[in-house]
Amino acid sequence: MRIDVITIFPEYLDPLRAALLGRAIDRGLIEVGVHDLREWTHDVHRAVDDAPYGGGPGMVMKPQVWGDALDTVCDEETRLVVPTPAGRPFTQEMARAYAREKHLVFACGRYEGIDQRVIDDAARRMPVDEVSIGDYVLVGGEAAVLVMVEATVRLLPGVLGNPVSAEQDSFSDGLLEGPSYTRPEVWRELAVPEVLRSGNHALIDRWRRDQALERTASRRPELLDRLPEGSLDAHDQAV
Ligand SMILES: NCc1ccc(-c2ccccc2)nc1
Repeated sequence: MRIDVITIFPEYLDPLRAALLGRAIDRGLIEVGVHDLREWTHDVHRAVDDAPYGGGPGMVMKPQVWGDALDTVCDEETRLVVPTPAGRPFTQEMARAYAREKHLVFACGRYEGIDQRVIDDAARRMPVDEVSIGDYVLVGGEAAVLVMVEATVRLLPGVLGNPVSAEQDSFSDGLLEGPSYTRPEVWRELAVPEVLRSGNHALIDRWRRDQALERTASRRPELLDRLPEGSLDAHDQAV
């Protein structure tokens, strides 16, 4: 998979080259390109924004600059992803879909966002997703790109040391993950739940699923409504 990011703050994407993601790049599991949008400006001031039609606060990113940047960076295999508070919610399911893509290009907006015609023009020749990572407004799309790239790349074969955990993590079965524990057995007078030291793996699996169901019901009840038909057996329903 190749990932390209276009931004006016390329240094903001430096964390992509650290730790797990950095190792995935070094091992050739992914290629990452970060591009300064100002490369595609033509005026002496290297302007990337202008006043909004219709008035209102803030500035809008110019279509010409973005159009030239996307013409250069995108190809026939590209899915274009534009982080925006007005986007569709980013989910684990989308991360799994993105992990199957050959080429992802992330367009990081700043100011009040990017002239809509950039997205409309791109959508004529490639799939374009306007995506939100949560109901809050950031200063730009870069932080959202770090989140989406991490959620996507960790799913690629060979990236995680222990691939099983990608299946078992939160949202893979539609539930939140329950609590985890490690040594010591008692810490600040708090003991590890007895069942986890029982060695009875049927009981442990049951306990873990009950914890996940209880946590999901109390923190994210709407996720229970989204579970595929038949996901909850009679015991689950009783939790
Ligand atoms: N859903 C999180 C998110 C994503 C992008 C932005 C954003 C803010 C300003 C300009 C361009 C994008 N804000 C929040």
